[in-house]
Amino acid sequence: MLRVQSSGWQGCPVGPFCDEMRPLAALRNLGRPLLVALGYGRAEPRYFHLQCGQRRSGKIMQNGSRKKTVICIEGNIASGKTTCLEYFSKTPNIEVITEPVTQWRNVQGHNLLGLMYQDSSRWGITLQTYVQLTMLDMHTRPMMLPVRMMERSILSAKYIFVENLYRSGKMPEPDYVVLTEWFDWIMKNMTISVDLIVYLQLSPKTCYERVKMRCREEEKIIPLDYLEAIHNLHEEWLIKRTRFTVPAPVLVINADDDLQNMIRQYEEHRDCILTPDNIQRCL
Ligand SMILES: Nc1ncnc2c1ncn2[C@@H]1O[C@H](COP(=O)(O)OP(=O)(O)O)[C@@H](O)[C@H]1O
Ligand SMILES: Cc1cn([C@H]2C[C@H](O)[C@@H](COP(=O)(O)O)O2)c(=O)[nH]c1=O
Repeated sequence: MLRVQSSGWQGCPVGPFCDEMRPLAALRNLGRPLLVALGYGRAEPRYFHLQCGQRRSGKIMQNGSRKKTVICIEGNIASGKTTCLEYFSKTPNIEVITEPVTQWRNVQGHNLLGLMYQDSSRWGITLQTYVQLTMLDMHTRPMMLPVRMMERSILSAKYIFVENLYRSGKMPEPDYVVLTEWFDWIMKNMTISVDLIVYLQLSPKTCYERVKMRCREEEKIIPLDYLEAIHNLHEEWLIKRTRFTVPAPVLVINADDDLQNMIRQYEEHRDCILTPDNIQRCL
């Protein structure tokens, strides 16, 4: 079963970034002479330039290059996002960016994901600060191919996971406010381009079974009610639209299906997924 939700969204600008603007590249620059890192001699520090190149305006951009498309695959933990990305990665001209879970598990020897699951009140803010940075890095990576498929986004990290920590009393208000101010600054000053959200919708119970089956060490202690809370926030964001902005049309796919049926659904809707301009026809 597949549904498309229209967002009334009108499209948003996109532009490849200068490498110096990308957050992790910027951090790497910190090791270089200060004048280089701060863009000495320019009107503004380089990191604060909004974009360095094109803006999208229709199918052909002003500089004559083809419009590029960004698709974010959203869904609960173990909903099948990586499996979906793996499937589409076989399609020519698509670049796939998986969630940087490996980085979250090893930041200079520290497993932030593991720490968060052990003590979310203490480490939730630490993980989410790093998730926000790595997600920003994903969004601002220069696009090499016409279509990019990404696992989750900076938006779901904030609207789902940060929100859940805060609402469940695990993130103190001062931490939440600071992270929110960072997030708002990024959304206002950086170009975060999303053309389509594919929402893998499924019951928290199925997620629970898949989490157990996948057996990721850090996630062994995840209870069903955590997956229910994460599910409800996805529904609030992408279906009920009661709180947060939805930046693109949403294609809802029933991900409770077995693998064979998932592939059938992906094939049935390949055109809608890979060419978001076609999404209107799927409405
Ligand atoms: N449709 C499906 N039916 C049964 N198992 C699935 C299905 N899709 C994924 N899985 C399995 O569930 C687990 C989680 O899938 P994964 O793609 O890693 O989810 P996510 O990236 O959303 O966390 C993996 O063990 C995967 O093999
Ligand atoms: C984005 C994000 C993720 N996490 C956690 C949730 C899961 O344990 C992993 C991601 O794995 P998935 O199988 O791809 O869902 O990371 C988090 O705690 N905070 C976040 O913002």
